[in-house]
Amino acid sequence: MARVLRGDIVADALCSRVAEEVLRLKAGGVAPGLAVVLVGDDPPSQVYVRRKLIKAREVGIRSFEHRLPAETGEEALLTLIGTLNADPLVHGILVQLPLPPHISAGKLLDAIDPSKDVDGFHPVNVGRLSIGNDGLIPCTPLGCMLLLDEVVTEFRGLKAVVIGKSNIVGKPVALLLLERECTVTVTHIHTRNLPDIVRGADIVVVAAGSPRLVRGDWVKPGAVVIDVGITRVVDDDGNARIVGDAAADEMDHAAVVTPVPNGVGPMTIACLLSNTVKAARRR
Ligand SMILES: Nc1nc(=O)c2c([nH]1)NC[C@@H]1CN(c3ccc(C(=O)N[C@@H](CCC(=O)O)C(=O)O)cc3)C=[N+]21
Repeated sequence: MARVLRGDIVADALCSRVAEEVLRLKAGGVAPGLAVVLVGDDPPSQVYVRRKLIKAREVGIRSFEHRLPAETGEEALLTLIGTLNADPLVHGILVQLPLPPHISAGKLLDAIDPSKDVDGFHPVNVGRLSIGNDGLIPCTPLGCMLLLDEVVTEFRGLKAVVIGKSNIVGKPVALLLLERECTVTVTHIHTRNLPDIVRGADIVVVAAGSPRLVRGDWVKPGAVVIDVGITRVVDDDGNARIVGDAAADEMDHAAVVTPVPNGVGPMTIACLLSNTVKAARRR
């Protein structure tokens, strides 16, 4: 049986360390603060934002919630970002994605002060990551690496295959693996012979948003599978649940797999809080 690497447990340990750091910062007169901007009423976004705020409170991070109607204009949002950039109580700014279609996410993310960009989506942080500098690193890719650190001792020379090329997960996680001197292959929906490419991998990171995309016979015995996929499905009994991108029941021969739920998702939130503390410490 593959070892099931529980992200929620690793995330709890990270949150405890973050909470200690918050206490240290507060003792030094700095109370870390996180602003969360949510535009519109996308149901999953409501769920994620609520979880982020609950966890922030648990570790002692002060949060500032800005819920705005879907029809809010770009100008108003840019003004809000400007206010948060200038607010000394705010160390981290998160604009929940996706945004309503009339708002340019690019323009908004560009407006965030890179030193407060706890999502790591600003071009300055993307650039820092690509040259291996010490910027703020996107939360989900960082969470994937912390999970890998639990089970991989030597990355150098390992073959890593990333499935998905998004700016939020695929590209940054590929850069982080490359920084560890893995041999990295980035694949996506148009990649030919995807199963054959995955069969060569020691590490598979799948962030395609396609349930059961990665089948058991794609995975080499002893490989580590990090499942970033989250898809909401309703099963035959009418119960809603979330499923990952890997066919979990076919992974017995893998060394390690991360579950969905309770895998990468909770790590994303823990890394957001860790990035907030990092941003506060640097002030
Ligand atoms: N600016 C921005 N930053 C983000 O980091 C961001 C975002 N926008 N938009 C949406 C995605 C998605 N995301 C998740 C966070 C936690 C879970 C999580 O905790 N998942 C639980 C289950 C949650 C459930 O039941 O739906 C789990 O996997 O166990 C999942 C997904 C952050 N995102």
